[in-house]
Parts: sequence; structure tokens; C-alpha cells
Amino acid sequence: MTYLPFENGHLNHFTNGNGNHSNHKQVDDLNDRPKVLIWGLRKSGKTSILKVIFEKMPPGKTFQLPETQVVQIHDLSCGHHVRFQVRDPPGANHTTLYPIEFDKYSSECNALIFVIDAHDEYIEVLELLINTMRHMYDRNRQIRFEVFLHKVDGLQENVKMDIRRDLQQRLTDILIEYSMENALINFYLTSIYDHSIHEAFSKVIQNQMRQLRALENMLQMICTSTQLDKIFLCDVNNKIVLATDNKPVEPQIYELCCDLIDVYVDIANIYGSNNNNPVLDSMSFCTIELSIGVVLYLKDINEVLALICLVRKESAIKEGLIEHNLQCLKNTVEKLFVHDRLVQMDDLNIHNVE
Ligand SMILES: Nc1nc2c(ncn2[C@@H]2O[C@H](COP(=O)(O)OP(=O)(O)OP(=O)(O)O)[C@@H](O)[C@H]2O)c(=O)[nH]1
Repeated sequence: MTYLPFENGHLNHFTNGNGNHSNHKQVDDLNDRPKVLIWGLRKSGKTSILKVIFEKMPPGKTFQLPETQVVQIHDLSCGHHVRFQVRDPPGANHTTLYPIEFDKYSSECNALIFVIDAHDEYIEVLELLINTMRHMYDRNRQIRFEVFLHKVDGLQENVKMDIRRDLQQRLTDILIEYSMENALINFYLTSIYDHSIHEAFSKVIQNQMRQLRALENMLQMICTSTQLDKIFLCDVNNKIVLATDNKPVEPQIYELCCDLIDVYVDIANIYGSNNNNPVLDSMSFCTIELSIGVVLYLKDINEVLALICLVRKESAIKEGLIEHNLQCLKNTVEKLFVHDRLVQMDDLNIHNVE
């Protein structure tokens, strides 16, 4: 990641340093990247979230993070081709918003991640959230508001749900009052101590991707024709899911997907031929049969992007067919990203289960 101070009130742009890339030296206009502002009260957990996802910092080590003093700009990528910028300014000291200061880092942002510490008095934080939303919505009606109700580890399931429901209800009422009922807003319960933070961040990235609909349609087609239970397109470095099929994602299934990545990456790191090589190559394919009667598959798309599939064992699908169809999908996904062209569904050329 790259840490940048302001210069003359402007943001400097920089190339990334998250280690996710890049042999792919494509010309990339940094100004075209979606820009995401991560914001909230001080110590709500903003920097920890970025460190855990994109620098693989163990959650326990985030205790030592210093207070953010100057805005940090992170030019990041997932799967080489999905690029975006995250701005992490010093958190707010109180619930008043100072527009002149705030505009320095919020200008041109396409999304706001607002982090609320679930242990804070969230009724007070709501005031900062509303002030921020009103300010940003006035400048951009298409902006996406992504609210992370954070640090929910240790809270009982019913308490989490109650807080979320209450917050959502209060916010909806206030937004109606300000004629902002059409604002695009999502809520997530998150913690750096489990996969909920990767899952929530995946949604934020997906909401900024032009290719999302095409990818989802392709994954759904593969799911149906190969009788897969679930399929994810995932960056193995940060566990960001770029797309999945149409079925809702259950947290347990997402965890299985992350666990498979962990196992694969660990084995590749320990026994791989060369530690400098990326963990995935054009031959990467891995199958694990679980005791619960589910088979997990992993197949590479490129050095950092993989397809993760789940299929019930009793479906008795031939591995050859799965491999063939995943290979077709791999070629088509590359076309979609690399050539950035609209992919026809015929391009997929998949075989159906008979
Ligand atoms: N229990 C728990 N603690 C968390 C979580 N995320 C962050 N923290 C802790 O929250 C504290 C503050 O985290 P930071 O990431 O420094 O917060 P920040 O919002 O970036 O703070 P500023 O830089 O001051 O704006 C640290 O002690 C973290 O360990 C979480 O999911 N659960």
C-alpha cells in the first residue's frame, strides 16, 4: 500500500504496492479507477480493515496501529484487472462534519464505506453518518453508501441483529425526512476476526464493477449446466469475491471458499517449486472431498484469480466435465477483463450434464 500526505490540498496519485500485481503492465488511467472513501469516528477500525484484507496483517496485530495522521491513498487491484482506490483519512473526532476539510479527500468518490464501532453509542455516530451522507449525496446522486457495523465479534447473534435493525430503521426514517429515500445504501455486520469483513468488502468492490452482470450470468450458466451448488470468482491474495452465481451466499459457504484458498495457498507456499512464483499457474487445479458430502474445486483464471466451486458428492458429476467447463469459463473471463469486450454467452461453449 502507499501512504500519501496531501500536497497543497490536492491528492497525489501513486501506483499501488499491495503486492497483488503486476506482471500485467497495462496502461491504466488512475483517474478512471472507482474511488472509495473509508470514513467514520476515530478508532472505529478503518485502517485495520484495510491492513487485514490487503496486507494480510493478523487481526491481533491491529492493536498496535497508530492513529491515522494524514490521508492514506491505496491504489489496489483484485485479480489484476479490477482496480480501485481506497482513501483512508484520519477519523472524525466528533459527529460534526467539516465540509472544507472533508471535501479534500471525499471529492470524486464513487462509494463511501462508513465504519461504525458496534460498541460505540451508535445513535450519536448516526449524526455523523447522516451529515456525511447529505453532503456527499448533494454532490453525487449515484454514490453508494456502504455502512459497516463493525467489531461485532463477541456480540450475540440476536444482539447484532437488533442493533442492525434499529440502526437501519432510524436511518431510513431520517433519510425520508431529508428526501434521500433513493440513496443507494447497504448494511453489513463485520469483524476482522472472521471472514465477514472480506465478504462485505467483496460486495463494495462488486458494486463498482462494470463487468459484474456479465460475470454473474456466466457463473450462473456454468452452475446450471454443470450442476454445481455454488461458484465463486475470487482473488486468492485477499479473498475478495468478484462475482458469484445467482443463489444467495450463506456465510458458511463463503467460509468454506476462504478455507479452501488458505489450504491451497499454504500448500503452494510450502511445497511450491519456487517461492517467488505466484501460487496459481495455468495448470492449477485442486479437489477436496469433505466429510459432509461436498466436493470443493479450485481452478486458476490467472496468477491471482481462481474459480472456487462446491458440488454435492451425490451429484456424481464427472470431473472431466467440470474441468472442461471451467476451462471454457476461464477463457471467457479473461476475454471479458483483458479485452474489456462484451462477451456473448455463445463464447462460453460449455457442455451440459446429460
Ligand atoms: N474487536 C475488534 N476490534 C477491532 C476490529 N477492527 C479493529 N479493531 C480494533 O480497533 C482499534 C482501532 O483500529 P484502527 O484501525 O486503528 O482504527 P481507525 O478507525 O483506523 O482509527 P484512526 O486512524 O484513529 O481513525 C484497534 O485496537 C483494532 O485492533 C474488529 O473487527 N473487532
